[in-house]
Amino acid sequence: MDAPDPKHTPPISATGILTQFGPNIIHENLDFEINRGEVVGLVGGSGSGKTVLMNTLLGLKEPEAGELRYFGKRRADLNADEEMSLKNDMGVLFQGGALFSSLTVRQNIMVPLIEHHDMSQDLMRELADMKIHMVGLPPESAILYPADLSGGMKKRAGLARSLALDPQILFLDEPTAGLDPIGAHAFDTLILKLREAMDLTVLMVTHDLDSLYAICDRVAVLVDKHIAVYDSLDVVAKYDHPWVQEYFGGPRSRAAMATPGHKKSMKGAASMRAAAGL
Ligand SMILES: Nc1ncnc2c1ncn2[C@@H]1O[C@H](COP(=O)(O)OP(=O)(O)OP(=O)(O)O)[C@@H](O)[C@H]1O
Repeated sequence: MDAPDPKHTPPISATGILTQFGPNIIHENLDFEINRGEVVGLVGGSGSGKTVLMNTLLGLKEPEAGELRYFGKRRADLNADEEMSLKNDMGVLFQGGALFSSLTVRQNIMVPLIEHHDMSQDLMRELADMKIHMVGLPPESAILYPADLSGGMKKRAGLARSLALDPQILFLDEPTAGLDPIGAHAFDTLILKLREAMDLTVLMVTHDLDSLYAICDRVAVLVDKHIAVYDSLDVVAKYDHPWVQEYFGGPRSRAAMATPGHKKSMKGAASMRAAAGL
């Protein structure tokens, strides 16, 4: 039998997932899949289990039941080398950037390189500086400490670190939280640019309606312990569930939909990319 074409094998596929903390069930019979090259938004009420799902997909939390597949392979069947390679293939930007305060931006980005590669300090510095450039930080920021950075710069530095190992899948937990609208829009644009440049698949947990409208190909809604609807935003927004209707039918959603960056009004991501000069 021919090996599955990696281009058409979902980087992540989860079936029948059950996660719980003691008696507290967070996900039950949860199915989720993300296609290569997609930017997917994951939304749901506070405490619905978005971060726990992200951690489960990252391998940080073991599900109590269900199957996780990465690029077609069952996680449970991976050997140690494949498990390590999978870890390197997944970059994550946690809320707040999670930078080491005692290290400079460059040193922060070098941390994963030191952990996973046997290369000279000079080469690591060079790679770190390339990532600094890719995320749109000025070269001088390499020697700054996190305390010296603005909120937006911290996010970019965290993003640069999450890209240090050239992952195939990028997880973003509330990437635009705490940014002003201009900074948030610039960050969204950057994600699209990086998706193109690095052939990334992106899963973004977010409450930011503007980001959903601007850059997500599909949106997954986590309610009642599972993914209740997973489709284009236009379809999801019409889904008949009280939380979905409250979230997408509110004034903030209508305002986001009316902004010029809204994908629908720009006829898709290609137009968005063209408009952003990418
Ligand atoms: N380590 C843990 N031990 C016990 N319960 C946990 C743990 N981590 C998360 N939970 C519980 O899991 C549930 C889902 O939490 P999670 O952080 O995934 O929600 P969320 O959807 O990301 O919420 P928010 O949007 O507010 O960040 C919550 O009830 C939380 O208390």
